[in-house]
Amino acid sequence: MAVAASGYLRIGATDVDAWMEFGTGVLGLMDAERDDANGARYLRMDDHPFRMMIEAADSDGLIATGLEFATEEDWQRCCAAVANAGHAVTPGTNEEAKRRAVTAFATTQDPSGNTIELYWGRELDYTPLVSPQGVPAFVTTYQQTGDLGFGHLVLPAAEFDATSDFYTEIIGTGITDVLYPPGMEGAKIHFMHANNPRQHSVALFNNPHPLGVVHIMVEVENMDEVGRAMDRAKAAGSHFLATLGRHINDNMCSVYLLAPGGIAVEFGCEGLLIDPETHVATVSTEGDLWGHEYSFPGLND
Ligand SMILES: Cc1ccc(O)c(O)c1CC[C@@H]1C(=O)CC[C@]2(C)C(=O)CC[C@@H]12
Ligand SMILES: [Fe+2]
Repeated sequence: MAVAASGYLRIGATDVDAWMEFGTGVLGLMDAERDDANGARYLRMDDHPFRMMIEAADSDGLIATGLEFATEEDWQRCCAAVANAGHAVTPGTNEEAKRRAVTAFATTQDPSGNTIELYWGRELDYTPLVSPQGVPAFVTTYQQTGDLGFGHLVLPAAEFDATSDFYTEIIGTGITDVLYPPGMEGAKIHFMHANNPRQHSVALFNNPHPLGVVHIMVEVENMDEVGRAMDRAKAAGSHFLATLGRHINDNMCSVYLLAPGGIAVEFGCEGLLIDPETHVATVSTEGDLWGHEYSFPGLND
């Protein structure tokens, strides 16, 4: 019944080529080389045909998040529950489903206006993943077979309580932990897990964001791969939004970069796995064990 994973991202870019250059050259993602009638480009991380779809747009930002369901029945039940709660649910056409390499999907918006695409039945890509930067693998599975999703994302949620209820009561996420970030009066983050062991797949931050997403996160297998990405980012002139650091709740050792257009990308390793069936929610008053010193472009540099 509960959502299985955060499956894919649709990213709008004013400069698609620059985003692809960042995705392949800095993050080390594979150009999926999928044809698209609208000229979108696709990035692969694993056996999913793509995890990010980069679409030409008039403004930069997140267009939609694809949330994956384990079975057609789970998917149908969730779509019905979203509609019953009074939210508009728009079924995707066959052509639109093909573009996403899913069997079926439906689009809706959470109470803060974030667009989500509920889907099931992904067609996998059997050709080996070959990272253009020699990244051996991205962490998207556990015990060889289980899907952990692409990584995680933090969505802006100005309508915080209604949005949190929407995900926990209708979409089927569970709250892993609640954070009151120190030094940020009134700020609150709900870290939520899907029905897989990733500590959080979706988080909600109680502030609006002009790009429709606070950050996205991709995970690699070890610290050397984070370090190699940092070297590539430095060489490419990427902005480092935060220095290297380790989060307390999910143990992620990561750095934050700004992609062309401004979306923050967390690149990390050693993320904690939990048991989604038995996890007991906790409250955190600190975000970082060490590091993660922020530097917003134009403010402190
Ligand atoms: C605190 C934390 C734990 C695990 C994570 O994967 C993670 O990204 C974070 C940081 C979340 C959060 C953010 O994304 C935007 C800027 C925020 C609000 C801060 O300024 C402190 C916490 C930060
Ligand atoms: Fe994060």
